[in-house]
Amino acid sequence: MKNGGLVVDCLGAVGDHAVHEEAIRKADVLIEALGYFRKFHGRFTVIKLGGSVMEEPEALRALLVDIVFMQTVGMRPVVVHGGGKAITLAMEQAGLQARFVQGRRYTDEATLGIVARVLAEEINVDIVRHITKYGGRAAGLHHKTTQCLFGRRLTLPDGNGADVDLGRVGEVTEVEVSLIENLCFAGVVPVLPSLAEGEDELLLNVNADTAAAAVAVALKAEKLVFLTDTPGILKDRTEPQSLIRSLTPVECRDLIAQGIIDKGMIPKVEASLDSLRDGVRKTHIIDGRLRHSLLLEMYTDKGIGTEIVLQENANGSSRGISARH
Ligand SMILES: Nc1ncnc2c1ncn2[C@@H]1O[C@H](COP(=O)(O)OP(=O)(O)O)[C@@H](O)[C@H]1O
Ligand SMILES: CC(=O)N[C@@H](CCC(=O)OP(=O)(O)O)C(=O)O
Repeated sequence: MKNGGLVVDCLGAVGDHAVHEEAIRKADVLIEALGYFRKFHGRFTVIKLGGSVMEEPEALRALLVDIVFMQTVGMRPVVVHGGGKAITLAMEQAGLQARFVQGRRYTDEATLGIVARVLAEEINVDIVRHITKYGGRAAGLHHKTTQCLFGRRLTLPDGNGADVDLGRVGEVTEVEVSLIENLCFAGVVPVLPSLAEGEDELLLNVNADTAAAAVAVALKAEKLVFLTDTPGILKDRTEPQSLIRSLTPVECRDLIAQGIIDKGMIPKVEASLDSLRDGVRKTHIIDGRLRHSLLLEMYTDKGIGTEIVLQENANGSSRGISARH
């Protein structure tokens, strides 16, 4: 075919039987995708980028190209990112040993300085720069620009009735929704690191899965998508073929109780369940290392990762995340 364009491929195939079938298949895919674009046009999709995906520059590049595409066709993507691996590396370089308490990084003052620098001044700047490079527009939203996530210190019980000391670890209680929405309306992709401003106006280190869920709830997002380094939720972690395509909250809790959903997958699933309870329509856990995984999961019927959906419509209680307008 003379021209690589999909529509041109489809039209150019008329009369050429050798390529006709392939062109019809491509046209079917295009039409299916257009149906999804129309359905979700103008709705917010929150995309959580995990540190494991961002470790792979080629995968990150392809993902950001997909995000630019989504923004171009009016899907309103909002990016929330972590960067756990890069933070641990930076701590090691500074002679600090990372310590995790119930899955959260113990965050003293020195650690917080590194977390803030790595997330806001390195990873966030890099994501924004790349989106711009691939033809999109993006704005980094954090304490060095405009802070949009506000929160309080997270308290977790230690099993003896006392609170675990996590240092400056927080949870998001308030999201500056108007600015995020207005940027989306203007065709700009908001990019937020998982840092919140506490009641004392100092920063808090927030787990990026829970930060993404808080943003999705506040925006009343259609979808919350976690991009990570596994095909989705697997029945057997050593066996990619054991991918579970669709789960309900009851099934998720069962898999957590059985230890099948474990470690870094637990905060993703818990954040999914919280956001579904609070009005997000669907969450997805997908492999960010696969080219176009984002588009394939969201805009095809079969998808390629795991989706988590409520069996019934969400009408549950609020987590108390309020939207600032
Ligand atoms: N049932 C499961 N299916 C797939 N991955 C799982 C499962 N249970 C635990 N995991 C682990 O969760 C990890 C993803 O979480 P994490 O490393 O925190 O990613 P990210 O940096 O993207 O947030 C996977 O690499 C895998 O080791
Ligand atoms: C409190 C807490 O643990 N915060 C996380 C924030 C980054 C994060 O969650 O990054 P990933 O998405 O790559 O895991 C941390 O310091 O690692």
